[in-house]
Amino acid sequence: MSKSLDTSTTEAEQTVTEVIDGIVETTPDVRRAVADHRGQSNSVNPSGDDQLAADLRADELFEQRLLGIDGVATYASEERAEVKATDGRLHVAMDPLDGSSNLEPNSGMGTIFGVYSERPPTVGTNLLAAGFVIYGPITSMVVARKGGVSEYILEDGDKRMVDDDVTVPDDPTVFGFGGGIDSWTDEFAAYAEEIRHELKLRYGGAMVADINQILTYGGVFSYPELESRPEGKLRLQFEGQPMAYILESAGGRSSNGEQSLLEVEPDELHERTPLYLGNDDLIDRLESNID
Ligand SMILES: O=P(O)(O)OC[C@H]1O[C@](O)(COP(=O)(O)O)[C@@H](O)[C@@H]1O
Ligand SMILES: [Mg+2]
Ligand SMILES: [Mg+2]
Repeated sequence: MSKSLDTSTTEAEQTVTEVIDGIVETTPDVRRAVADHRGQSNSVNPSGDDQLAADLRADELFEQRLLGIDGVATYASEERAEVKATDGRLHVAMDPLDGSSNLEPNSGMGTIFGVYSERPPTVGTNLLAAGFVIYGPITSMVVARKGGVSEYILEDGDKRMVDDDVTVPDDPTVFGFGGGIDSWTDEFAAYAEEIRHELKLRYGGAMVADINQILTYGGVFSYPELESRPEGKLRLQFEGQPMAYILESAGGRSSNGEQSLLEVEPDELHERTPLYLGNDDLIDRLESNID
């Protein structure tokens, strides 16, 4: 490797570290914002979903913190139409508050992020790191980077490693499928019927928490294509790709029904995708079932 390439790789790694630390430092403010902004904002995001005041505040907090990092060139999020740009080399894409419909019943919610070498919309193979935060009984964070996955406990804006080798367990036990049985295609319904006899249901309405169930117990999470909505619900750039990067780094698989979510070329920043994540064999079976 040439010296200049070596230097730029080191700089990129330094920026990734600063982004992760910046997110960690912002989480106490996001937790406060969630408590203080439980109402609707009377606006919709670029995907057409109603925005809570907390969605907007979390987005603003992360944008301010992360665009302040020298190496960060752009900030994109589920809650804003355009990519916001400044000087720098790397690109951050976020779902600032995932599972925000869980705010009213005070259930699990989180934050999802990806750090890319190219400006979004871009393919997931350009991810350098990805992770999520869960604002649960404790605040925890999972980060995938350099081929490995680690879990941290966050307290007062600091992180403490609790597991430096998170892997999807070989013997899966749980599943969670969104969308509702009556909206599923016949092919997906047939797959779900098999799975429900093999695994137990864990579906909480926040992807962060449902994916963490898969990392903890093994299994399969899906928000599938629906009869009325073949594109599914979840966003490729902000939810699908980062979670695919995490699951694949932890030894599992991701799919849009045909190929890894990391290989899907987005046409637009806010495009949606059917999404299937979990143990290899469960995703292999899904792909052959819905073929
Ligand atoms: O309410 P539904 O249809 O089960 O949808 C739940 C899914 O929608 C989401 O809440 C969408 O994310 P946002 O809250 O970021 O819009 C996912 O976290 C979750 O998996
Ligand atoms: Mg989300
Ligand atoms: Mg969101």
